[in-house]
Formats: sequence, C-alpha cells, structure tokens
Amino acid sequence: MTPDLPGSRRYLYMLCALAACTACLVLAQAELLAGLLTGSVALTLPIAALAARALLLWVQESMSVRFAASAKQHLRTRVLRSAMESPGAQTTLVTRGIDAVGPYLTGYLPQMVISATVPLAVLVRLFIADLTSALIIAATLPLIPVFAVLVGKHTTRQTELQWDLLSRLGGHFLDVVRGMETLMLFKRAGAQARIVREMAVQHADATMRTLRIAFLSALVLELVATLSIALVAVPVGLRLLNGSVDLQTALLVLLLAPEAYLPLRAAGAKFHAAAEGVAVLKNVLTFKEKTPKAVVLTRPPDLRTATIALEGVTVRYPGRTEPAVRNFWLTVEPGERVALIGPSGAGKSTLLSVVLGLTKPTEGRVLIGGADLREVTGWHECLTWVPQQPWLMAASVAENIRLADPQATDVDIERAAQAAALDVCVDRPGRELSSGQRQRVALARALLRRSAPVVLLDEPTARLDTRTEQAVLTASRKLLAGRTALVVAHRPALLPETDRVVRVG
Ligand SMILES: Nc1ncnc2c1ncn2[C@@H]1O[C@H](COP(=O)(O)OP(=O)(O)OP(=O)(O)O)[C@@H](O)[C@H]1O
Repeated sequence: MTPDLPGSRRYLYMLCALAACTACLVLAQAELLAGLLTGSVALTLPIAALAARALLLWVQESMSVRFAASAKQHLRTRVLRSAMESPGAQTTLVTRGIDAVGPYLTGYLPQMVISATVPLAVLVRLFIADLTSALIIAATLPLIPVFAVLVGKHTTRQTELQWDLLSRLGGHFLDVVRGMETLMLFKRAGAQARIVREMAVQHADATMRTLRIAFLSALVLELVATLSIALVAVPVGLRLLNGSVDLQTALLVLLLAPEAYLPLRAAGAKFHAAAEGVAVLKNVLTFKEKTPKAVVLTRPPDLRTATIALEGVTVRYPGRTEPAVRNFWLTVEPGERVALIGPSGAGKSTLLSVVLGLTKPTEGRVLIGGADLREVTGWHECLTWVPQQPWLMAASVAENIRLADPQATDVDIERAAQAAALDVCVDRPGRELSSGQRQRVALARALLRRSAPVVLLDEPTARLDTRTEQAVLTASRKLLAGRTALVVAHRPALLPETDRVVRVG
C-alpha cells in the first residue's frame, strides 16, 4: 500500500529489479558454496557472491531510506493541509504517526517483494535438482504465510486500536494544557490528570498486547520454518547415506532450503514493526486534502467607488451542526458606514471575519467591486481592523502599535495612543494591559493606518467606563470619517456615527 505517493511506482519497480538480482545471487551463492565444499570451486567465487549480496542490500536500503524520507514529507504536507477537527490528533499524526510509516516503507514493503521472488526462484531450482525436497518445501512453505495472515489480522486490529488510543490521548492532552488555567480555577485539574493517566494506561496496555502478539507470532513462524527445514534435511541426509543422491545436490538442497523460508519469516517479523505505519497510512488515506483551486488573482478595485457585497453568506464551523451565520445578504456602498447589531452569538464577529477573508464562507461569497474576495490579492492592505480580542505580541505598547505602520515615528505612535484614549506609558510591556486597554491599542493601530479605505470595528466601546467611552467614541469618529465601515455595536453609543443599522440573526 503506497497511496499515490510521489515516486512510489518507480520505487516498486526498483524493488522488483533488486529482488530479481537477489534471487539470482541466492542461487549462485548456494551453487558456489556447494561447489566449494565438494572441492570444484575456488574460494574467491562464493566470497564474490556474498559481497555482491551485501552490495545489493546496501543499494536497496539507501534507496528505501530516500524514498521513505520523501514519502513522509509528502504525507506530512497532506495531513497539515487537511481539515482535522482536533489539533492534538493532527499533531500526533504529523509527528509520531508519520514516523511510524518509515518501517513499513523501508522494511516490510521491500521484504514482501523479496518474499514473492526468492522462494519461487529457490523452488524452481530445487525442482530441477531434487524433486522430493522441492515437493516437501512446496507443501510446507504456504504454512508460513497462512500463519502470518492469521496472526497479522489480529495484529492489525490491535494496532488500529493502539493508534486510535494514542491520537485520542494526544488530542485530549493538548486540550487539557490549553485550558489548564480554567481547569485549575474550577479545581478540575486533578480530575483531568486522572483521565490523561487512564488514557495513557489504556495505550500502554494496548501496546503490550501488540508486543505479546508480535513475540508469539515470531515464535510460531520460527517453529514452522525450523520444522519444515528439518523435514527437508533429514530425508536428504538419509538418501545421501544410501547413495541415492550425490553430495553436490545434497549440499545444494541443504543450503537452499533455509533461503526459501527466510524471506517469509523476515516479512512476518517486519510486519509487526510496520503495523502501526499501515494503520497511519489507512488513516491518512481518508483525509481530504484541501487542494486550492487554481485562480487568477486580481488587485482590489478602487474602494472609493467599489461596493462590498455579501451574497447569501453561510458559515458553518467544523464540528458545529448549526451555522454561525445563515444566508446573509448585505451591500455596503462606497463610504457607507454600516452598524451590525444583534444578540450575542448571532454571528456579527463571524461576518467581520468573513469580510476580512479570515473565515471562508461555507456557502455564498463576498464581492469586492464585483470581484470574488477569494480571487483578490492585497485585500488586507485596504483594511484596518479593530478586533474584539486583539492579539498583542511580547513587546512594548509602542512596538505593538507600530505593527500597523513600521515607518511610524515615535511621535506618530504617541499621537495615535492619545487619540485612542490609551492612558498608559507606551514603553510598558503590551502583555500587561487590561482587555479594554488592549482594544484601545488595536484602535491606535487602526488610527495609524490612515491610508486604508475600509474600517472594520468589533465592539470598540465594550469594557469601558463612561469617560473612556466618550474618548474612544471621539477616536472612532475620526477613524470612520470618510471611509467605508462595518461596525459591530452592542451599545447604542456608536450608532449615531453610522449611516445604517443592520440586524444580524
Ligand atoms: N472558531 C469557532 N468555532 C466554532 N464556533 C464558533 C467559533 N467562533 C464563533 N463560533 C460560534 O459561532 C456563533 C457566532 O459567533 P460570533 O462570535 O460571530 O457571534 P457574535 O454575534 O459576534 O457574538 P458576541 O456579540 O457575543 O461577540 C456562536 O454560536 C459561536 O459560538
């Protein structure tokens, strides 16, 4: 199973060619060793055959390692581009999961190709040399794959369970770490630690079960192979004693018989190391890669004359049955300031995020002067945005404001901070600010971007006392003047600054 991995076809052809060479060398080595022991061949030839086998093995291993590295890179990209609901499970899959594919591609797969070639070549040679031994091997050889398949089916189920447990553990652990502060606040951290411990124990149990099966199966395969070789060796020895077979043939049979069983035994052993990789590959195969459509990107039109239109926009967040926004229509004329109002959770912030291009509508589209937003490049240069929960980097307030305009001077920054009613020293670390102050940092950033013709404001007067609200209103008025704007407003204070009120939800 090499699911449309780049270069997989070539890799398989190369493996087949190498397996054919290995089969020839196995036969040659046995013939030459038998010849050496009967005194008809010089020592150098068997040594040359052994060296050639070692060289083939080296070529195959280095080729496998190279292929596995590029395949893992491809799989990682595929997983990262797919839409997985749990980031924790995605992280486990991208790291530990994809690494487990290595033993499958470098060990099990090449061994399977050798198992399909070498035993066949050995059997054909033995049919020519000694029919009785060939018949015994032909009768006992299928026992190894039969036992391997029986045990393998059980292993596959166990490994899939083990993998499922590991990825659930990874996802849950990440969620717990993210919510640690809240969990500690509600004194639920201990309970979560217990759950994580229980999941880890379940995973450890599943791993031990898989290992137990691996050891048992290795024992069964060894036993079958050893008994089968004994079934060939004992009659050959007796026939050699009574003279019905010559020494050269007897030695050839004794040297070739283990070679017939060895590849299948090795494949059985490698199957267990590769089982986790197979489970991961099956998992990755179910992913739908979000392949971007090839689109011709256009620059945004002149927003002094272009409208912004939301046409039948519906947004469904992953894992949610109810849409956050359903079939929303709105046209914002150039220079128009529209207020979005509605109950909490109606989807106002989601709509701003759709206009920003950060959230893709599940249905419907956003048109900028008639051009689909998905085909517009450089849209963010036309925007200035005050989000509900602004992100501040670990730097001073001044540096955080400067993000909006890297060329801004210290005076510009001071002015923007004052205009946004930000009454803190701009040298203070941004991380120390309250949520109301953070929002005013975002407002200061927006004020600094004087050239952006479109403004998106999300609750700029939330979390403020009356005096600061008045100062922020003045700043917002400055910001909105002469620009197209979408303003999310819970409180009526900002409504007089807008031209039209649209109810959401
Ligand atoms: N990232 C997300 N994943 C899943 N659901 C989300 C996500 N963001 C928002 N939602 C859900 O979408 C719905 C709309 O949320 P949104 O924040 O857009 O509403 P809102 O009108 O801005 O609310 P508020 O006035 O309280 O800020 C809510 O039910 C919310 O739980």
